[in-house]
This record gives sequence, structure tokens and C-alpha cells, in this order.
Amino acid sequence: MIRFEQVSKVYPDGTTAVDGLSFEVERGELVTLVGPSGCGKTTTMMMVNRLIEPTAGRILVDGEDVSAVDPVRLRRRIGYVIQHVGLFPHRSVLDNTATVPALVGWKRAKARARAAELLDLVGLDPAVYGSRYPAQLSGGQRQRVGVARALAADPPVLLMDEPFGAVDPVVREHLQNEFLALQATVRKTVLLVTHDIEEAVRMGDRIAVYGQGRIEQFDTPGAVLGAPATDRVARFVGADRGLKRLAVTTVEPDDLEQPPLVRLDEPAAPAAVRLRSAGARWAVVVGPGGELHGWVAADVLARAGAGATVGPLARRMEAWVPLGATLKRAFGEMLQHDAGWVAVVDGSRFLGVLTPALLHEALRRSVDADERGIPRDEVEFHSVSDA
Ligand SMILES: Nc1ncnc2c1ncn2[C@@H]1O[C@H](COP(=O)(O)OP(=O)(O)OP(=O)(O)O)[C@@H](O)[C@H]1O
Repeated sequence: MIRFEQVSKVYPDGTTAVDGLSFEVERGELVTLVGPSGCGKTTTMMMVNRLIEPTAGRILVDGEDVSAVDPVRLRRRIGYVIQHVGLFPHRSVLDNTATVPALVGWKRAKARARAAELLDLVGLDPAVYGSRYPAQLSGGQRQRVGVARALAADPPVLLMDEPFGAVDPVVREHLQNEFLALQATVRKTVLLVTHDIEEAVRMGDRIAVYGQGRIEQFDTPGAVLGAPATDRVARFVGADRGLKRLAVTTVEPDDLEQPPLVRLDEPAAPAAVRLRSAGARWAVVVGPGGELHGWVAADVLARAGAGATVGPLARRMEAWVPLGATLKRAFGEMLQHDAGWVAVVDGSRFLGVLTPALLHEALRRSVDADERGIPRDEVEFHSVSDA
């Protein structure tokens, strides 16, 4: 969808900002460009909508060489979000959002209706915020208007230059998550510039890690964190890349262990016997359809009076995550609830548990899988304790 072919940019003063760059962003993909200040990220992005012209090479958007397209027409097909948003201070939020539809000749009522729809989509009630002016918004709200405005004419391509840079870390994470949820439905082809590796990892389907004017590695976040291609990439992603990788590695069924199970409506006494003979100190309690209910300690079952069933003795399961959650979230749940394991569910159905050792194993297998280019469930794992 966006294709760079041997693109270079040398500024008139002789600075080589971009040097022989070739890469492609697939349709509906979000690619983050990340690297230290001055490495050429913004130059790369601004060549796509012709705010900067390359010195050599060509850039194709949807198969069309951008140098052959009138820049104004080109920019109508490419949404652009920048750090300081650039809203018109004397226009209402609604009119700011309707800017591009109005420019491309939509009737005022239709442009405003579209703007209201977009404001709603980015979480701003148009009835409340539509008539305000930019100065009457918080930084995070202004950023949302910037995103709504860029999406208003429904461009297939979105360029975002440090779009969440001007807000504090908490708001930033919130906006990132909101944008990811939005992107899951609108599926734009997005190029996002950031100098923040955490943001690149969280947002990107793939990441381009820049050295000076060149891409050092172009791969999925997991692969970049698991197997940095060069020393420079390794230094940039940081010594804690294993921890960062927790945030991009998901829980899969093969990662899980099957603990002893007891049924909610089963009598306590035989359940206690079963657990004792298995040497288990606790069991997961499931409902009749295999749905997760809670957990119960073996000694509580053993002390229960005759005729007791498991149900009233069970404790609520606090530490659980859905299948597909990140390992970071699973680990977070364990820490928050001071639990040695976390239950994993698919919908309401109980699938198994993850322990710290299994979590480590899942992480190691995913690193191996990326290094060898094979699926994670094909990686055999031997831990120190097997030796
Ligand atoms: N108009 C210009 N004239 C000369 N040099 C320029 C010009 N614009 C940018 N540069 C230089 O080109 C290089 C790349 O700049 P660019 O803005 O693309 O980097 P960046 O990676 O986006 O940096 P940052 O994260 O700081 O925004 C830098 O050395 C910069 O000083």
C-alpha cells in the first residue's frame, strides 16, 4: 500500500536524512518508525504526502508514484496527525473536524454530520464538545480531535507523527489503547513515527528501527525484542527487552498446565479423597459446562461435614485472564492478587493455569520461534530443572 523504493533525501545543506530506504507497509497494517532523534523518521513520513520531496528513489501509494500526483489531491487521501495537532483556534471542534470533508466539497450539513460521527468514534460527545474551541479542551481531548479530523474524509492512509507525544504517560497509554481499538475497526494503512520504543512495540504490527538515515531492522515487535538484528537495535530497545517482550507475547493454549478440577455440585468428601491421592493442595472449581467458578483448598474440602458439596466451600477466582491476553497482563494479575498462578479462560470456559515457570517457558519458546521462524508450539523447551 505504501512502498518505498531506494528513497534518499539529502537536504540542501548536505545533510543526508534518509539513505536508500526500501520497505513496504501492507494495506491495513500499522507500521511504527522508531529511532533516536534526528535519524530521519519525520523526513521519511513527510515524503509520503509530499511535504518533503525525495532526492532519489520513488514512493508508491496504492501502486501510484506520489511524485505524479498533485500534492493537494494526494493529501486529501492521506490523513495526517501531528504532535501539536494544529487545530484552528478560532473554529469550533466540530468545524475543525469537518475541515477536510468541507475542503473536498461536501455539503456543510453532511460534513458536520460526518464530523459529529467521528468525534463520537474517538470518545468525544459531539453535543458536549462540538461547539467548544480548542483552548477549552484538555491535551488528550485535543489529540482525539486531531485523530478525528484526520479520519473525517475516510482516507485509506494515515500518517501519524508523534501523535500522542504531547500528553502525560497515563493519558498517552489511554489514547494509544483507544486508537488501537479504533484501528481494529477502521483498518487504515498507518505509518506512525515515535522515538519511544514502548509506544512502537505497543502500537506496531511491525516496527522499523532506524539507525542514521537507514532501517536497521524491520520486523514484528516480538522479533525485534526477541532477536535484535544489530548491536544498535539491541542498545535502542534496551537491556529490559525481555520484560518489554512480555507485553507483546500472548497466552496460548499450549502454555497452560492442567490443575486438578472439581465440580461445583460435587460432594466434598470424595473430591477431598481424590485431591489427597493426587497430592494436590488445591483444585480449580468449574460449573457443569466447564465454566470457571473459583478454586478450593484440599484441606477445606477434607474438613467439610458430611453431605457438604464443593460449591459453598469454593473461593472466588480473582487472578484470571482471557486466552490471547499478554503475558505481561497475566504476570500483573499474579502480582496483584499475590497468587502463584493465574487461570486462563476462553469466554467463560476454563482452559488451564499459567504459573511463573510456565510463563517463563512461554516467553523463551516465543523467542526461539521468532529466531528460527517457526510457530511457537513447535519449539521444544528444556528448563534447568529438567537437566
Ligand atoms: N530542512 C532541513 N535542512 C537540513 N537538515 C534537515 C532539515 N530537516 C531535517 N534535517 C536533518 O535531517 C536529519 C533527519 O531529521 P528528521 O526530522 O527526519 O529526524 P527524526 O528522526 O524525525 O528526528 P526527531 O525524532 O528529533 O523528530 C536530522 O539530522 C535533521 O537535522
